[in-house]
Amino acid sequence: MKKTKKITFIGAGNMARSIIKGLVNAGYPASEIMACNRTAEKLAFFSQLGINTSTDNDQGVAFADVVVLAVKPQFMQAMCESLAQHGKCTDKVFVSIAAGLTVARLQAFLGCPCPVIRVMPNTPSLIGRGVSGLYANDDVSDSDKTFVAEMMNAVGTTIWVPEESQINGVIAAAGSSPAYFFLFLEAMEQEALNMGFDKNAARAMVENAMLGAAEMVCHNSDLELSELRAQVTSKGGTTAKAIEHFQQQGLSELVQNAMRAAVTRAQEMEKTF
Ligand SMILES: NC(=O)C1=CN([C@@H]2O[C@H](COP(=O)(O)OP(=O)(O)OC[C@H]3O[C@@H](n4cnc5c(N)ncnc54)[C@H](OP(=O)(O)O)[C@@H]3O)[C@@H](O)[C@H]2O)C=CC1
Ligand SMILES: O=C(O)[C@@H]1CCC=N1
Repeated sequence: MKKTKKITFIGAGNMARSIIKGLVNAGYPASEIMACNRTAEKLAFFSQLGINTSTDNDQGVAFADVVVLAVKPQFMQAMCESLAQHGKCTDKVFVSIAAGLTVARLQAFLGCPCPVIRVMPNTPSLIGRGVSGLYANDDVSDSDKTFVAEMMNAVGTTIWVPEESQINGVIAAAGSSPAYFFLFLEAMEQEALNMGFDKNAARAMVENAMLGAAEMVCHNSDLELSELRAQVTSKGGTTAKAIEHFQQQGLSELVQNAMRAAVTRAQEMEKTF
């Protein structure tokens, strides 16, 4: 990154861990990062990375130029209101990675019109292969937008969305979607075990088939996904039978409904938290 700033993550759970480890691996100075968590146990991992840690969120805010709000949505209001009570928020830029909490709501929790950028990341940020959707309203300066985009580019790819509601689409397509692929692989691994392969062989087959397929997709961005599929699918062969089965069972509709359910849940969360 061209310029570093002090970044504090409040909530040192799965997603903060993925982004922080990705940043440190990408060469972001550990001394410029702090992780805060209400319980000390989760901070041990972060101390090993050489970053600053604290169980005191106010200390984290005092340290930072940029504060990443990384607690679960249901804990966000109490956490932000506690920060606001101590009155140290007005000169900070906030980044929220929470699903289902709008900028307006976060500003109300923080009790000030401070700049808030919404980032919807995913856990592959841990290995520099994340994808994040970003949204900022007109309260955010171009230099703050650039910094936050660079921060997330250090751990993967970024996509700006012009409308805040589109963050919910990013959740369905990217934030939640690593879990869809893991679920699919779990089912494949289980069936390989049912066929009599041992655990190592079953895992090796699904893992390498997935990795090879993902790399084929990445290395052939000029080819439609359906063309890559066609290259595997011999007429009258085994793949054709398996694909026919997926299609007859309504795989496309199932995926569509699952992604829509994720969006609907994000919309419900906007009304709940
Ligand atoms: N996991 C994912 O793939 C993604 C998650 N997100 C978003 O990221 C956010 C975090 O999710 P995730 O990392 O999975 O959740 P986790 O539960 O793993 O992490 C949240 C952390 O916040 C801590 N915490 C809760 N309240 C406070 C508080 N008041 N002060 C300090 N720390 C606190 C918790 O501590 P303790 O457990 O000790 O109570 C926990 O370690 C959510 O808003 C989610 O919507 C977005 C995209 C992807
Ligand atoms: O499941 C969730 O609500 C969060 C948001 C995207 C991934 N995990």
